[in-house]
Amino acid sequence: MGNRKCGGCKVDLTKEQVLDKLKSVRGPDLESNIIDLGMVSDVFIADGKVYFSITVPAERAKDLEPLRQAAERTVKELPGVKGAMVALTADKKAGGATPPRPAAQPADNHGHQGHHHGHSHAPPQARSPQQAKAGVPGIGAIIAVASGKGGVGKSTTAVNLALALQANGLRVGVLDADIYGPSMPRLLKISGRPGQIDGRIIRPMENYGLKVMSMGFLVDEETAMIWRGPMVQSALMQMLREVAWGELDVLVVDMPPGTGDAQLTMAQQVPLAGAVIVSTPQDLALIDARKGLTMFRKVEVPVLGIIENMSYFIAPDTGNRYDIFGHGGARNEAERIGVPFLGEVPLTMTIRETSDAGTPVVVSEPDGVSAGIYRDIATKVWQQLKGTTQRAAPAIVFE
Ligand SMILES: Nc1ncnc2c1ncn2[C@@H]1O[C@H](COP(=O)(O)OP(=O)(O)OP(=O)(O)O)[C@@H](O)[C@H]1O
Repeated sequence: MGNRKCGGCKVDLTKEQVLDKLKSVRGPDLESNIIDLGMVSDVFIADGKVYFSITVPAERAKDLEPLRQAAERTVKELPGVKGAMVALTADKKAGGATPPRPAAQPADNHGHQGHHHGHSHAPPQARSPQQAKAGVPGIGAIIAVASGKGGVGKSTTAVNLALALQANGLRVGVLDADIYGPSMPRLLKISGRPGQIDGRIIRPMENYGLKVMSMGFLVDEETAMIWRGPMVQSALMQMLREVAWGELDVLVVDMPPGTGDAQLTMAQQVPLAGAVIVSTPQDLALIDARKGLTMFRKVEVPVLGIIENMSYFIAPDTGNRYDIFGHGGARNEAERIGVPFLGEVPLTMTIRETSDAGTPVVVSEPDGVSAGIYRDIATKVWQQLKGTTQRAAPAIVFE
């Protein structure tokens, strides 16, 4: 099969073609193929790119990397396939079909990993933790901006922090890891598709001097919504490692909101030098922020500090400040648990409007109060980073 004609047109590749092609890939027992062994998950095709996972016995995941590569190579032989992302899913059930998973679930069985800090079980892509966490050449430090729950202004904070780090003289990139709800195309007013170098390495998009990569540039949101854990992980790893980031001092990763398994897996797989937690002052958000701290501790990523967003309100007409949210909660919490407090960002119309217009306040009003606050926060983040040895420090750095 695979003989569908497509004279330079949009590819109309079908799942059936892919599945059929995959019958030529032999399973680990060499007796049968991976389709008949029921090892291949649902196949998703978007824009000529093919995504699926192969379920392998957990204890053999490490050895089966060649199988993953063979499957990827084989699919790429199909006419019209622009790329393939195949992930290995470690499963206790050897050779069984991939069980359906809800969209935001992780690829692997890291319910176990959590207890062992990810050192003893095979991660989803069959890399050893050390390999998976190997740094990205050219990038000095990768930091995560995370929040315990959605809507606290994490993405707004991430983008302004990135721009503020840049304003402080650093070379900065942004990786939007929120695959189900990417914000960076909108926040940085970037549209279009990234180009490729040698048909493989993706050229990052750029605006305001930042190099930016987001799933929003590659697929539409509806497509991403149906992805399962393994595909999300593969996509993230590709955006991290197969992008021509060049030389960067810092790569800011805008994490998906929340502290579920998907976030934990990401925190584990991305070689993070540290994490910044964004919280609003409300009690509820602080409880969630605490979950964020716990998550990074679990994977031994140093928490660089907490930022309180929407900390107080500045009335647009008078410029008066109102502490309507019981501000200061994050500072107290940070002190209580011995995590640096990085600063308070007010709730202002300017931050909201500039964010929503794709002209973040740090670049559109660099002399304003808010931009100054973000730059101070960026300075503190950088200081914390410098005091933290990548991956080697304890989870929390005490003075
Ligand atoms: N300090 C602020 N002042 C005013 N508005 C803000 C501030 N921070 C964020 N916002 C606004 O709050 C909304 C949510 O922000 P944002 O999208 O950054 O949150 P998020 O936590 O990343 O959300 P999600 O979890 O849905 O990705 C946006 O409209 C944004 O403009």
